[in-house]
Amino acid sequence: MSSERTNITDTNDQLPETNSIISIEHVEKLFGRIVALEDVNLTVRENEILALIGDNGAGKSTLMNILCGVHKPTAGTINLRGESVEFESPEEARNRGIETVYQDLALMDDLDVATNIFMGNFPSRKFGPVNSINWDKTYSRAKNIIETHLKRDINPRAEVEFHSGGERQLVAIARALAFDPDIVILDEPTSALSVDATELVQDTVRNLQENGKTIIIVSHSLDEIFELADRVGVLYQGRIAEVADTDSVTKDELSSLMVTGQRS
Ligand SMILES: Nc1ncnc2c1ncn2[C@@H]1O[C@H](COP(=O)(O)OP(=O)(O)OP(=O)(O)O)[C@@H](O)[C@H]1O
Repeated sequence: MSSERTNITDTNDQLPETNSIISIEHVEKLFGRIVALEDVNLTVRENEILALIGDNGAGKSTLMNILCGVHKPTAGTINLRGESVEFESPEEARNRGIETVYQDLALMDDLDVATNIFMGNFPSRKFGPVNSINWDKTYSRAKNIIETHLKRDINPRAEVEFHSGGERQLVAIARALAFDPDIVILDEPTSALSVDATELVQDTVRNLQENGKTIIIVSHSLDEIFELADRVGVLYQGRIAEVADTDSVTKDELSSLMVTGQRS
């Protein structure tokens, strides 16, 4: 599971990565004496769905949190469209087009969908020296995001508490989309959902890809990975064990990579 091994097993790494949107190079993250990530090298391609998987403690959240500005790497480089970036905060990642939908959706149940989508980010209107929320724009923009990306009949004026688990996940995704990101990171987007709700969320993820977004999914579900992802990166004890096209790896091989760091 060295970085050399990653290059051997990712067949497409032989090709020049002309369509890379994020390139992670030799990233290390220490928490005191704990090595959470070690020499992580990974390319995210523009407009792909890349899954990140790994056993508990493998380093998925740490890598995700580095990409979205929560953690700073101890060493190594993150390149965004070829430019080295160092995010001091999630706001800086956001300003560079990276949004994250966390597992804890942090929705406010007794507020309506549009208010949840634009909380902290409301369209405003100026009355003389005073800035106030432009509610007409808030609802029309929410409707636009729902129609364009979610393609579901979700009423922007309905309170969130009246929505199903799948729809609530969609509202959280819509909140990320309100910042018009290029890259959306989804943390276990279907882990607590029923089969129907999972399909709903997976349809939305495909819509996002069709609409040009690049998507990184942190997931424990191998079914979901084969259903959705173009490629999968497996973390094992803080290192990338392998990056593979999902049509060139089996479930058993992914399970083995997660547990032992090797295909078999
Ligand atoms: N803030 C922190 N302080 C100290 N150690 C941490 C911190 N965050 C993560 N770690 C450690 O870093 C390692 C990687 O953790 P991380 O949460 O990234 O793994 P993970 O793959 O997301 O695991 P899980 O699937 O259980 O969420 C673990 O050993 C974890 O205990």
